[in-house]
Amino acid sequence: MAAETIDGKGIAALVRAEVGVAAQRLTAAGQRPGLTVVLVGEDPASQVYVRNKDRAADRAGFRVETRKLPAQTPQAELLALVAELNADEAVHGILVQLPLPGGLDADAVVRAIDPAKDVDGLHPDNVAALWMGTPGHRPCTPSGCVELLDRTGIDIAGRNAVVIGRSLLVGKPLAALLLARNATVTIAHSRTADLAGLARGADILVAAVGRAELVRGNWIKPGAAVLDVGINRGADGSLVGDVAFDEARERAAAITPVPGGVGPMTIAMLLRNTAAAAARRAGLDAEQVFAEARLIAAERSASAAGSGLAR
Ligand SMILES: Nc1nc(=O)c2c([nH]1)NC[C@@H]1CN(c3ccc(C(=O)N[C@@H](CCC(=O)O)C(=O)O)cc3)C=[N+]21
Repeated sequence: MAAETIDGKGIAALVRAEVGVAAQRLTAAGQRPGLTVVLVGEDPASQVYVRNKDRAADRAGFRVETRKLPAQTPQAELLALVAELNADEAVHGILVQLPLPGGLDADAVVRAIDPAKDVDGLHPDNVAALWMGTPGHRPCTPSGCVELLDRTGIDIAGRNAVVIGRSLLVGKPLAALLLARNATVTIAHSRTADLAGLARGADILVAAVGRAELVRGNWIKPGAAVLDVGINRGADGSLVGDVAFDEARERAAAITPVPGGVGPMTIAMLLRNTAAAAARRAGLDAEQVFAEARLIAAERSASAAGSGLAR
């Protein structure tokens, strides 16, 4: 039996609709969520991605701006921009698109961001909060992965999770999130011995290495959930994940496609982190704001379906 394809695009749209409801409430409370994206240089892939973020934030009712700087921007100038955004009351979230062009110190830039505005969850204070289990911004792609599992009804507690990839942006924080949800977590990487054998023990298998179709069908434990974080561009311009999808879906119970899987969730969770920052500024409990927004969004979509609007 072929796996269920996890509809990341659809689930991301749901999350964005909920965040949109929260944004209305926050705007009424005087804290319209504001997101500033900083894009240094001309990387074409980054430009597409930044445009998608802009549009999603705009549709959710956020104030959003992209600050574009030339690739030759000096470090001091970038740090000065971050300081300006830290001080700007209208800005709740700051995202500096990575990687930065050569010559710029990304680590120093991320450290300069006010942790409360670090909606990427990459500031050392937020990394520490993640591993300590205290409040803070969680990185967007990993929290999007957990959200996909939750909204697909896939249990995490007590299950074996194997995360292939150990980046600061995805692999390590995702391992921490799955551990916090009581999975038994293994982080695998390029030096792991018998990667295929290890993967075959995974109830939840995550591929986040950026190598097209590294994970083959016979690496999949029958009935496993497979999350494909890879976005690799083929020679013909098409997108390919880190998982050989057609093979894997013959054994998995559920699997994310590329595109339309984890990618759209990254943007949805970025909006959610930004709205959470705005909620905190308004003196509100972000989790409560989202819980209420979720109910309202569900009512709205039910009544839209009832009146035929959804069709
Ligand atoms: N500070 C920082 N934070 C990031 O989160 C960050 C970053 N820098 N630099 C680049 C990577 C990449 N990334 C993606 C997010 C969404 C899609 C996405 O929406 N993908 C869609 C469409 C893909 C397409 O058509 O190109 C999909 O998979 O279906 C892709 C890639 C966030 N990143």
